[in-house]
Amino acid sequence: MNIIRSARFGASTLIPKNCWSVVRSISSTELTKLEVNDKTGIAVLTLNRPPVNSLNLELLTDIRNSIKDAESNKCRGLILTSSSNSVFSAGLDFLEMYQPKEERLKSFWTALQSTWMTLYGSKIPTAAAINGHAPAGGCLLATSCEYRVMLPKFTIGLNETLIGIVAPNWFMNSYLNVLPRRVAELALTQGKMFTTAEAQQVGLVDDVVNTKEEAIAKCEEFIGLFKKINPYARALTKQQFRINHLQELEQNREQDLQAFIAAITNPSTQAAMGAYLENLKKRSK
Ligand SMILES: CC/C=C\C/C=C\C/C=C\C/C=C/C(=O)SCCNC(=O)CCNC(=O)[C@H](O)C(C)(C)COP(=O)(O)OP(=O)(O)OC[C@H]1O[C@@H](n2cnc3c(N)ncnc32)[C@H](O)[C@@H]1OP(=O)(O)O
Repeated sequence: MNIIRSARFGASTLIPKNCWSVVRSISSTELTKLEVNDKTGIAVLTLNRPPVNSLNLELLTDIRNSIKDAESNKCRGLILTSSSNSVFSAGLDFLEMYQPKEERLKSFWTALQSTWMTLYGSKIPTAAAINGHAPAGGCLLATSCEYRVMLPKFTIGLNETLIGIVAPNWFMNSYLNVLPRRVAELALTQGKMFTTAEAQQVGLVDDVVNTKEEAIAKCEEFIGLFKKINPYARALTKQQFRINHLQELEQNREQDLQAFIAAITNPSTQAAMGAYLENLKKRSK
């Protein structure tokens, strides 16, 4: 019998393969669902933190655990998507950064660093089915993947300067891994949110389709490109492209954390964030 061991079902829990329907849950929490298609071996990770999948400590931890689960279950690829019809992810949860408690702020940023390193450096092929808006941290998740497909009439981009904050180096590096330098610099300095059509034009997304199902199918098609490629050779090649960015953060994690804490707790950043949040709340009424 072909057995899969699921880390989050406990080390001793064995799940018999072929006794399940084609799509099988590997692990799920209140905030994430990780399912694998037994026929293709491709896993789909659905973010499920209504209303907008804002990335708090718990969601980030679950995302990282899910990526690791997909890897340890030897999935052939991983697709990120959202359970919302209109938001892929609203980025970092402002409630983690506005009037924060220092210990929680540290854990939050450390979890974000770890999640990014796990996703950006994953050995398996990764793709994002962007079925809604993807500002800031939402865009970071998408650009950390190897392929992006997006639904029409949404927006994506690193809008940090609009909030009065600065995107860290590794956010910029993920952008630069996808966009030409000139486009990235202009977009970052303006805090530009690209429409789906604009994002496709500059290469921020690779394809545009009309439904989430089509988006997942496109991601599967992308991951299918590696069917005949040696996974070890593929993973090492990907690593060589990304290792400098990963090492830069790995070697400066503490410094990055301290810079984040100093920037976020600065009274002028707090004031800018407070005003932005106020505006967001007014808009949503
Ligand atoms: C080394 C480092 C050194 C220095 C660096 C320093 C700082 C840099 C740190 C971090 C970088 C930051 C990264 C980020 O990701 S910041 C987050 C940026 N996100 C946004 O700007 C998105 C804001 N949201 C929206 O634009 C819209 O909500 C959205 C288009 C996503 C969806 O619109 P929709 O109309 O569908 O929903 P809303 O009615 O607007 O929202 C519903 C509800 O959700 C709340 N909300 C929205 N976004 C967030 C969020 N990111 N965090 C928390 N809460 C959020 C919104 O206020 C509404 O709440 P309520 O009014 O209570 O219903």
